[in-house]
Amino acid sequence: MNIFYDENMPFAAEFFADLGQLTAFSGRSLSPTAICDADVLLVRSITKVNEALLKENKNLRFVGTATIGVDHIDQPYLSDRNVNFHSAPGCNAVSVAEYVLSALVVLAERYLISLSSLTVGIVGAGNTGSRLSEKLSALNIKHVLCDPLLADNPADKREFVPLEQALNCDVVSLHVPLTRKGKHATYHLLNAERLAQFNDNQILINACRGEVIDNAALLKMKQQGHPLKLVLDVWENEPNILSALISYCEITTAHIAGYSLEGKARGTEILYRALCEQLDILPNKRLADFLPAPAIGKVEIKQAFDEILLNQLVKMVYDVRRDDAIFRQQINVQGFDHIRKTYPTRREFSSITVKLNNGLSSDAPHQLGFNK
Ligand SMILES: NC(=O)c1ccc[n+]([C@@H]2O[C@H](COP(=O)([O-])OP(=O)(O)OC[C@H]3O[C@@H](n4cnc5c(N)ncnc54)[C@H](O)[C@@H]3O)[C@@H](O)[C@H]2O)c1
Ligand SMILES: O=C(O)[C@H](O)[C@H](O)COP(=O)(O)O
Repeated sequence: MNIFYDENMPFAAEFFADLGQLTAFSGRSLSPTAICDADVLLVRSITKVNEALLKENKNLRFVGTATIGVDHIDQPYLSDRNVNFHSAPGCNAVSVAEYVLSALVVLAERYLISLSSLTVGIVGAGNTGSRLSEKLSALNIKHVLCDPLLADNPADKREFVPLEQALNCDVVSLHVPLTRKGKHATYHLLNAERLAQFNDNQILINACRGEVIDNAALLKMKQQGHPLKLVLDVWENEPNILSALISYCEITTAHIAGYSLEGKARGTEILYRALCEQLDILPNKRLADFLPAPAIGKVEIKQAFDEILLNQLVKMVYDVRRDDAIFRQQINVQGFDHIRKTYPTRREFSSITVKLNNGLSSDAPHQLGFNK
């Protein structure tokens, strides 16, 4: 069995070696002839999987994307060809939530804002939005959820607000898939008209898909002097982004919100399990067998919690300013894809054990995701 996989899938060789002949490829430049004899194709979001890519291939049985987003996959085409398709729902949702939290901590310190004074509007309450909601709850940060599709689902008991209410919050964080059709299509969900409603003190965070915000309209608004604070991880038309926007961003990164080692590697593991199931093989490998020990393994807390201490904990694991600095320094030299390919290791809160030796029963660090 010929298994072709994106070179940016951590532990792919370790997971898949026993299942077939492995070939790694560079996701942006994959050609139809390169994969003409693939039985299994494992991609990430930069590879568009459609008729144009697969026209030379007659053998394909399985396509997997080690990502949450699926807007790069022509699923009806795969289904017409009877090729099984799997994505990796939720794989890097914790990583996205930790990115947003780190951005909030950094901005709160930069502008002397207390996080507990803010209300966050989470637009899209699936995996990434829900993980963010849990972490905000752990820090007692007020937030509302907007998700008209889940609001219509009687099984989901959470309270939802209309979009306009979420967009009015001090912080607006976007967590929707990119969709172009239907009543709740998200392409340019934030168009010029909605952007114009933002007030001077708001923070807008986009760590879902660039096309959810009309980037040209956003640039125009910033060029006209709107003080909206921007955190942009994703861009329209990656990797050829609207670079004039960069200088208007408080925090800006190269689509790496989901790039914790655990988040990326969970995507590989989910596809490994899905392929094993298709092949009727019992999976015998687990991600825990491959993850290295983190640089910092254990922390002991010896004083009562306050916002400063919790913010320190967040930044100790992941300070988004590192990725912002790399982006600003390298975007015009090495380019968008290079920054992503050479992403330095980042671990999730769960890689660190936090021991409480402060006489308090408060469990905030563990609710935030740190290991007990
Ligand atoms: N920046 C990154 O590194 C990164 C990482 C992971 C995911 N993503 C992107 O984030 C998206 C969301 O991820 P997820 O795991 O939360 O997906 P998910 O499918 O679990 O949840 C998405 C939610 O958005 C809701 N939704 C759809 N249209 C909406 C609309 N118009 N208004 C409000 N809500 C709407 C859906 O009902 C769903 O509950 C992914 O599709 C992917 O494109 C980006
Ligand atoms: O949809 C996702 O899971 C994320 O956007 C993911 O982090 C994208 O990473 P890529 O596949 O482009 O490496």
